[in-house]
Amino acid sequence: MSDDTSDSRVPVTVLTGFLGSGKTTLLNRILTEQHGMRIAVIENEFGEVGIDDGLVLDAEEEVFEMNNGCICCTVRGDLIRILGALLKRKDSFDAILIETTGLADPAPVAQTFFVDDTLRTQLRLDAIVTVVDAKHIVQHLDDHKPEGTENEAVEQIAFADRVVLNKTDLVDATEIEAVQRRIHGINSGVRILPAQHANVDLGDVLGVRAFDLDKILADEPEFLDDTEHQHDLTVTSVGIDIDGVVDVEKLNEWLGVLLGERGTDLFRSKGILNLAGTDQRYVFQGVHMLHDGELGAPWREGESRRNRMVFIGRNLDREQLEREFRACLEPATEGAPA
Ligand SMILES: Nc1nc2c(ncn2[C@@H]2O[C@H](COP(=O)(O)OP(=O)(O)OP(=O)(O)O)[C@@H](O)[C@H]2O)c(=O)[nH]1
Repeated sequence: MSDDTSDSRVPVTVLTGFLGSGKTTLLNRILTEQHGMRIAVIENEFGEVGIDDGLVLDAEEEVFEMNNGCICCTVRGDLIRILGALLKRKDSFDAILIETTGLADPAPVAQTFFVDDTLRTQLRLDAIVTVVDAKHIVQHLDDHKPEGTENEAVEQIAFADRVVLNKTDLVDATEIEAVQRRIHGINSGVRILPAQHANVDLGDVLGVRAFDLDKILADEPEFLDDTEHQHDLTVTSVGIDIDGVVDVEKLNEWLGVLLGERGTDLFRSKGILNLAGTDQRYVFQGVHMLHDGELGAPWREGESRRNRMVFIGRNLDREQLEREFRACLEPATEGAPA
């Protein structure tokens, strides 16, 4: 994590990777391990109900949430404003980390650091770090996208300076090799760091001076042009945010069936829930069919114990998901203030 002291620009790491690949897991490592750097974090989440604020571990670092749109398109202006505000007090941190949504194209985010004069002179894009889910990435790379839309999983690997090949515990050695070949087929020179629960050496991802604009321009001469890109609009999110007390048995039964039947199209599900009989939050995590839940941090004093749940995927039926979730609440608790 050594940095060239002759360059006083603040290093910026863009952390990207498809939905559920392990970005927040890596972010939590970065926020909790001793590395001597003070890092300001900007986090962008897909979907109308934010969950990640409850999943990022309490740390001394400041975390700025951007939940009202996608960082690579609609809220790029907000990103520039947040970065500008941060630069006014740049003595209070050593580096900036931006966690994108799982559906972001990292290219427009990277462009931000070259097209805006103030940012260009004060910030230095250190690396685009892409987290890859070794078990699920191939199906997303192979996904047939509607005409004119881009495959975000491919873009995220194409622009990566480092790939954290995460979740190697879920695949065997042959599959790992096949995924590595696939990654190198998209981005031949990229360094791949195999990992479980994103346990990479942080020195391999922070302060690495790996982003090389000249190399990108050689491959993509239009990189700095503000080209329009189109997301696959068939992938949407459904957010649920309601009071009530969850019956965990009903919840598990419902989610088991739902993810078992719809897990191909349901890319990501996550929630922070108010369970009966405990003062701890219940954290639910699902990536396709794999899911688990565990008790997390206690509810804060005076905090409203809302249930927040997000589903992201294709062909989601909001009305059905809401109705089935409500059926997991203990009778007469729905809508009751906690
Ligand atoms: N088995 C296994 N699970 C992992 C590993 N890394 C992360 N997970 C789990 O995968 C799920 C998603 O991890 P996150 O870190 O939230 O992924 P993310 O990329 O931030 O997800 P989004 O922000 O929703 O796109 C969580 O349940 C993690 O505990 C790993 O190496 N192996």
